[in-house]
Amino acid sequence: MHELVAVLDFGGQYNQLIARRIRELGVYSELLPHTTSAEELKSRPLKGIVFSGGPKSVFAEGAPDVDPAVFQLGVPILGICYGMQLVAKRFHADVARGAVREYGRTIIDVKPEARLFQGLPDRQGVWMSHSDVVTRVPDGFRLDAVTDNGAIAAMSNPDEGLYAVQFHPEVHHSEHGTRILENFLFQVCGCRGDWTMTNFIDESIAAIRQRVGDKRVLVAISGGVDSSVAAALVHRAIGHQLTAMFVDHGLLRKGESDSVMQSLRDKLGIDVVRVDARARFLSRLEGVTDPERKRKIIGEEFIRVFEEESDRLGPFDYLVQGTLYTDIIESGTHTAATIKSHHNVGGLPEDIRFEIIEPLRELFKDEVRRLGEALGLAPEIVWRQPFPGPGLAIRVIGEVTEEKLHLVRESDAILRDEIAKAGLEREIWQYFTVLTGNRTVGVMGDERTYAYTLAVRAVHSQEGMTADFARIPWEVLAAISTRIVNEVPGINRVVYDITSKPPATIEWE
Ligand SMILES: Nc1ncnc2c1ncn2[C@@H]1O[C@H](COP(=O)(O)OP(=O)(O)OP(=O)(O)O)[C@@H](O)[C@H]1O
Ligand SMILES: O=c1[nH]c(=O)c2[nH+]cn([C@@H]3O[C@H](COP(=O)(O)O)[C@@H](O)[C@H]3O)c2[nH]1
Ligand SMILES: NC(=O)CC[C@H](N)C(=O)O
Ligand SMILES: [Mg+2]
Repeated sequence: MHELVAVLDFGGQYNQLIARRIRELGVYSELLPHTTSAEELKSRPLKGIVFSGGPKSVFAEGAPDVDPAVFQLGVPILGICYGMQLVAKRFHADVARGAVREYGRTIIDVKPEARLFQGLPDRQGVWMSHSDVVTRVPDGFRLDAVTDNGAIAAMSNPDEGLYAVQFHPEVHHSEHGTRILENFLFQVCGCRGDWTMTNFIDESIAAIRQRVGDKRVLVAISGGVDSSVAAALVHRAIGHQLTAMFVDHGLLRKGESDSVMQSLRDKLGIDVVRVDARARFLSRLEGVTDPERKRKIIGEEFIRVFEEESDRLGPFDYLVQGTLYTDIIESGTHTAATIKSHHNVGGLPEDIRFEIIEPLRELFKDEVRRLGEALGLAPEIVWRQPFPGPGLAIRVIGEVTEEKLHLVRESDAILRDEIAKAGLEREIWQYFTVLTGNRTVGVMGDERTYAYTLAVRAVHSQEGMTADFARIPWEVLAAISTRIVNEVPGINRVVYDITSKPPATIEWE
């Protein structure tokens, strides 16, 4: 049996990421409900426990807590964000709503003797996302790090095996986050590191074969990374029992429908059925302005299309989707807040005729890319920038109309062209344009205009859970702006979105 570090889930956005980082470091980790009892934990080869972040305040009514006996298990505990606040509360320190809320990058100063930070610089950038603060270190604890605002960023009681950080070491943007987790696992918990990413491919193939038997399967394929990898995996498992289907919902980028068909044929070597569903998606979106409504309509419409096609070409018993963990957590779970309903998860209708298979549902985008490479997929597919299933519908703020889709489609084509010309395609994780609902006054050819403001969004990320805006050179931004306003009538102003995630998200809706 592999040694286990359990991550107790308090509903934070990054929880599965904690487990995944630990697995990457060679220690098996699972995300477990925060209600898991000390008894249950004791029955496993437990080496350590992590308390995750979470949306609640520890002092709020009904705030999630742990079985108090968990503190007596004799294994080290690391509290992250909400987890730190929980440790503080348990040991009677004060937790309060902070005067200054911290989201995004913060610099901390680390005390030299702090065990979690051994071998790391004493000033470092970390990623914060919290409103509450621990205002006093509990008795018996020591202060390990403070932020520039003077807030407690880390504390510990090594004699009791208790460690806590206010920031998120699991996210890529915390400079030495992985090393901090590594210190916890190997220095503090004394793990050996006996877990390797064993044959994810072989295990998945065996599981899919066993589940499906000789039934027929439909895979929803978009030309994107996730569904291509999912399709390739399932294709390896069951070959000709699989039919791939691409829906042209009229919300695709310029030229995308044809280029996807060609790339799937040439690069993936899978025959794909294309369904022209443009009219029905647009008519269902007519007059709809609320982002969540849009997402739910699109999620449902996808399923209805697949059901109708199943009558024509099937029947199919199973539907494969390239759902990732990110899609699931953002759509909301019993403890995690709903940030936005991804069309393939929170946007699904209740009555679905298929059983759903999601071979990638525990993975993150960069893991899927590695899997895609291991499966031998073409780099053009593996490294394609993500494109959301609801497509341009969530990049037109407010009601979706043909006219607005045209503006966002044309401006996006110019943006992509300029990014390619500047050689930034691989460097920037995702980039696109958003048609804001705003109209402003301009002057063009000495005439007054009253036209739309377009936003450019470009971010660096690793798996889409956190992101920072890309520092695109001014000249490139200038070329993008000039070309868009000159070449796309209806737009007279271009702005650049300079918010990170959190506090914003990548897409605007
Ligand atoms: N146009 C489409 N036709 C058929 N299925 C789709 C379409 N768009 C999305 N899907 C389904 O929804 C899932 C989620 O979409 P998502 O955009 O997250 O993944 P992807 O398109 O496969 O990859 P990427 O994130 O790289 O765009 C896809 O994996 C696919 O199963
Ligand atoms: O298939 C998808 N269906 C959706 O409903 C959806 N919403 C967001 N995204 C993509 O997910 C990543 C994170 O996006 P956000 O920061 O906007 O939540 C980004 O890469 C987004 O493009 C979606 N993908
Ligand atoms: N990310 C978190 O764990 C946040 C914890 C708590 N809800 C706060 O705002 O401080
Ligand atoms: Mg996509």
